[in-house]
Amino acid sequence: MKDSGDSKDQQLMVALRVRPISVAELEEGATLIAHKVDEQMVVLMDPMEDPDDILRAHRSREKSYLFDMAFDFTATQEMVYQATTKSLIEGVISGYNATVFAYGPTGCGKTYTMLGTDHEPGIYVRTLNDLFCAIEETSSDMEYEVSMSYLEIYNEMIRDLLNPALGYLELREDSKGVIQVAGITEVSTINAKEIMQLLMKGNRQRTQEPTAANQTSSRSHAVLQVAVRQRSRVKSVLQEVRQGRLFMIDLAGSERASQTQNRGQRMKEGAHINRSLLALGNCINALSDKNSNKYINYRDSKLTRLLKDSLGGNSRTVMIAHISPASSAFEESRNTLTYAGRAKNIKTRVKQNLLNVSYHIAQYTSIIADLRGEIQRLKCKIDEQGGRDQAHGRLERGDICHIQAKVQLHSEKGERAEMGPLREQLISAFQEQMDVRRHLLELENHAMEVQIDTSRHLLTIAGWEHEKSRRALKWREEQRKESYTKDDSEKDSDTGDDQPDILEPPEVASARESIAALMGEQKKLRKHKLTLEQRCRELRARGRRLEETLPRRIGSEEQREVLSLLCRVHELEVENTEMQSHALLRDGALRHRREALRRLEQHRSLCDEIIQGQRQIIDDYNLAVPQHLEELYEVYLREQEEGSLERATIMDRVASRALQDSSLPKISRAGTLLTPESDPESVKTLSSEAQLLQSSFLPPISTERCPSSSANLSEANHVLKASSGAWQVKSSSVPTPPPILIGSLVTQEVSTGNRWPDGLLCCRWEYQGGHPVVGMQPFQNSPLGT
Ligand SMILES: Nc1ncnc2c1ncn2[C@@H]1O[C@H](COP(=O)(O)OP(=O)(O)OP(=O)(O)O)[C@@H](O)[C@H]1O
Repeated sequence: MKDSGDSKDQQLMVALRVRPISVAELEEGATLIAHKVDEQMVVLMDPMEDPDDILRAHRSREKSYLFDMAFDFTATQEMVYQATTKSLIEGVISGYNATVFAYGPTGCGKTYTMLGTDHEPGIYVRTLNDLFCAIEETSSDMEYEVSMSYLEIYNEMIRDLLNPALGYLELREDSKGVIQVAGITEVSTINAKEIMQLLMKGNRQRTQEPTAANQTSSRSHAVLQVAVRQRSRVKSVLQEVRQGRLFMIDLAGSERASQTQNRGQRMKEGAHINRSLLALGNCINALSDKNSNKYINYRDSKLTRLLKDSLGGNSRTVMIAHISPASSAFEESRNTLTYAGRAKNIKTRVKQNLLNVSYHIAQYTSIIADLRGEIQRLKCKIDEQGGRDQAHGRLERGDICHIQAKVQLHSEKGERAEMGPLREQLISAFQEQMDVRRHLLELENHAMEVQIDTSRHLLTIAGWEHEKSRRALKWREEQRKESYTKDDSEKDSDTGDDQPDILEPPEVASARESIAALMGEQKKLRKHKLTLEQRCRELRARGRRLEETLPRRIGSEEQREVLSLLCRVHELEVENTEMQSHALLRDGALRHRREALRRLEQHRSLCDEIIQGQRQIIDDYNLAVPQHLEELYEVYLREQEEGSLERATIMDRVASRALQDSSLPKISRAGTLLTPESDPESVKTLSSEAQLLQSSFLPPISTERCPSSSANLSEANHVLKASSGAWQVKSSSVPTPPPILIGSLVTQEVSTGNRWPDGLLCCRWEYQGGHPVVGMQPFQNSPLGT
């Protein structure tokens, strides 16, 4: 069971890159039909539509497509990397999964974006470089294990690009539903240079052939996977292990076979590539259909099985779609744009790969109880020792010779020298015992996940069995009704049809398969657990034996010292465990609150959408609205404009982040706690949110109608400055999107050099200590327009 503590819905981020037009395309006489309009929008013109065609005059030759970001030929590799992928790295290190995939027709620049060239390296190299830098920066406090694998899916078969001699490999789903490639070579290194060499070597193994569209066309989907395991260097009972996976995928071209004039082998490849891409398309369609509860069939192709987590599961995912700007590529570009546009609706549920809080806490409690028992026992032993010494003392008091002998004995160097290693042995036996316990703890968590998964699958099957019997009952009922209505002769001729077979849904079949695998896993875990328990018992016995030897080997004073020391080690371990378990509890409560808040926010935006939609209908049809509703709507608008809810949410976020930072103490290597103030990341987030909070308190101060002649932004700004305050805003006329959005909208207008058409309302906001922000809104809804 992976905890959904930081789990949140995350929209698939879709970027579009339009590559430069190629010489070959220019030679063919192709023209430019794809343009980047602004940071997010791309326009595609249909080269076939005749602008003079009067019948089609109402139809636009252009279609615009909006993405999270858009790049054209001016974008450098660094710009694309920075905007799409760089932000994923921090997440991967902290235990989140992430995926970046390049999609698009052949020859449109997927490999260029992902792998790049020696001089212009792509996303692979830049990501790995930054990943290792980030690891390096925190390596004094954290231990990392990084492993990497590189594979290709060619003709629905998986090949290890780091060791092609292994032949074809199979995909397996482990007990947690994570897809693994059985037997793949995993390279463990944190040296970016080494990895790059491997990558280059691997890439040379990739199936490449010239097609009509690309001289070095990659005929396979290449998948680079980097897994990062992070754990604190400070050994403690609960040592949290975070595991993040990063997939970087260079898909094969999405062209149709006819497009590339492929024949024979190429044609067969095309079919396979398209099978994967078709399956990917189907998944994207099903996932992006907001109203559908459709079963998402990842099993249709190797690619979709491998991408299961990235598309619908636990991953932050970025899709970089590629198109050519040439008129000859119109059809492919349009398909790609539509496809990528649809992908924007996909939401993935991102979770940090940490173990569940409540279960953890229960286990800590049991460890704490055990440790306390142990401390009690040690203390009794110390007391016992003290008592024995006193008794000894009484007996020995008169025996001067004996005391002298003892002093002599104590002062002998040998005894002190013997105590050191003994003390070490005792503490290391204890540490080893704690290590094994920690392993046991992880194992039990895992076993519980397996059990929960099994129950989940069993429930799916039980649900299906129930549904089957319900259908059977209904069928029998219908049969009975039918037989009442038939006359006797018909009844005689009845053949007594059996109920038609009901086809088992794929998710039930997959649940049955998974249960079989999970049972095997459970058996393995039980065996492993027995071994660990046995080891734990042995270590405990060893510790006891060491304690027993104390009296024989060293004097009682030293013995007490060692026992007290051991006691102290146990006590510290208890304190540590308690502290972490409290922190986890608080963190758990915070997460629940955040989840509730997230749902409320979602609900609120749904309500806003409904209210605004209904208002539109009221306005459009001039419907009469009861007075009290009108008043309520005014209140609603006022709240929206004042942004009080917005502020409350931000404030809560700031407060809960501060609480969260103080609830999970980060223990540095030196053992000191890092407070939020000393944690630069928290400070950065807190201050940016505080800034946002500050800016959201200040209402817009003036709006101005644009000059009716065309004007660009700086002219408008000038006019605004000159006439600042000339128009006092009526609250309902002010556009409500957050200032940042407004700002970026303006930037878009400027970047395209568009002129403002008459009838746009231009608004300018000024914030304390901030920059003025200018925005536009259609004029007709504004009271200022009249
Ligand atoms: N943004 C870009 N800037 C400069 N050259 C580019 C760019 N994008 C692609 N190219 C060039 O276009 C050609 C085709 O690109 P690339 O091989 O990356 O396409 P692809 O989509 O991976 O094709 P395939 O699916 O056939 O493998 C290459 O010569 C590449 O260098």
